[in-house]
Amino acid sequence: MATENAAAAVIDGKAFAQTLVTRVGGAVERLIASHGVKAGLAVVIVGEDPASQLYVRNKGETTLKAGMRSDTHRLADTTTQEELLALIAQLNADDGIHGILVQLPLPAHIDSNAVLDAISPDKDVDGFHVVNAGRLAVGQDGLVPCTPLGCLMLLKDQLGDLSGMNAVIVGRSNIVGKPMAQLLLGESCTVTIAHSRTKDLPALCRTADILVAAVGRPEMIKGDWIKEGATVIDVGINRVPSKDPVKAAEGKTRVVGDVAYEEAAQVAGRITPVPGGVGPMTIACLLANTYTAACRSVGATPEKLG
Ligand SMILES: NC(=O)C1=CN([C@@H]2O[C@H](COP(=O)(O)OP(=O)(O)OC[C@H]3O[C@@H](n4cnc5c(N)ncnc54)[C@H](OP(=O)(O)O)[C@@H]3O)[C@@H](O)[C@H]2O)C=CC1
Ligand SMILES: Nc1nc(=O)c2c([nH]1)NC[C@@H]1CN(c3ccc(C(=O)N[C@@H](CCC(=O)O)C(=O)O)cc3)C=[N+]21
Ligand SMILES: [Mg+2]
Repeated sequence: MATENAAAAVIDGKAFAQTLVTRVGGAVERLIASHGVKAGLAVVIVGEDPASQLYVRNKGETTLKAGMRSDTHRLADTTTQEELLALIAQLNADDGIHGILVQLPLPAHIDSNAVLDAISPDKDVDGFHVVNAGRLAVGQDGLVPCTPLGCLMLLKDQLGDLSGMNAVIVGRSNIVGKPMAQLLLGESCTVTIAHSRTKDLPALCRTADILVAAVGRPEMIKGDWIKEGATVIDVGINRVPSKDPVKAAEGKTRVVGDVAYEEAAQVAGRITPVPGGVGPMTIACLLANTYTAACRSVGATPEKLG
């Protein structure tokens, strides 16, 4: 019975991310000393979505903490695609900027793929450009999407060698599910990608030694979908009404993952919490990618950070 098992070990992504940010900061300082180059990140946000504004603020603060240059471009939600493409062209040509991130989602009148593919692949620190997706797929050095990269760092730190493990990823987006699958395949896991058409998802999830949830549905994955002792990585960031009905009525929200944490923690061996799990790793990996891009721009070999 699940209740007889010890609770899962909590994977502290926030602490791991803080350590990584500190390490990036040291490497950034050494790159300034050796090459006179200060790594710089430009974040572009179109529109006023409050959650996006919060992430952008967090990114900016953490970037400065790592001793990097941080520029934020806030554009009105009426910005045209041509105006956005003109800004990207300007950032592509700016020698002081090594990483460009265009916050998603973009307003509906803008073609996201056209915008992402206008970013120079060498400055594409999100790893969303088709060239970087291709490099990851064929095993060439490029820039790897931050969220899956952060998940992989946590998994290797927790489990060491991943080879031969059964990994199930729930979600097939270009920004999380697919690149996560590529990375785990690269670690010689046996990888299965599930999605909304998957049959008997609970039974499939129960085959997983490593279960990555990237669905965008609050607490969808239940405790009895998880194999005893499995490692669970919860990527989901979902805003739901506060538990306190009075606060909920005032519009107060809380953040939950895609996994029903309390019940899952009774069965899993290890599990990431939300908040404090994958989210902070995404930001730390964004800075690591910006550092890597800055090194490559001057032909320096990046220090190993992960
Ligand atoms: N922590 C972090 O740093 C980040 C967190 N996120 C969070 O991760 C989550 C996923 O993000 P993202 O990949 O962009 O999401 P998308 O909406 O792009 O993709 C969701 C995926 O989940 C699948 N899915 C939806 N419903 C079900 C279901 N009932 N059963 C099985 N599969 C289902 C979809 O299947 P189909 O393809 O068939 O529609 C799709 O492949 C979100 O909560 C997001 O907020 C995202 C990025 C960064
Ligand atoms: N071009 C682009 N790149 C992205 O990487 C990108 C994006 N667009 N659009 C939105 C999503 C979401 N995302 C998060 C980053 C950090 C946290 C994070 O730090 N979360 C904290 C706090 C959560 C909270 O309290 O809201 C945590 O989980 O502990 C969450 C989510 C990046 N995204
Ligand atoms: Mg999406």
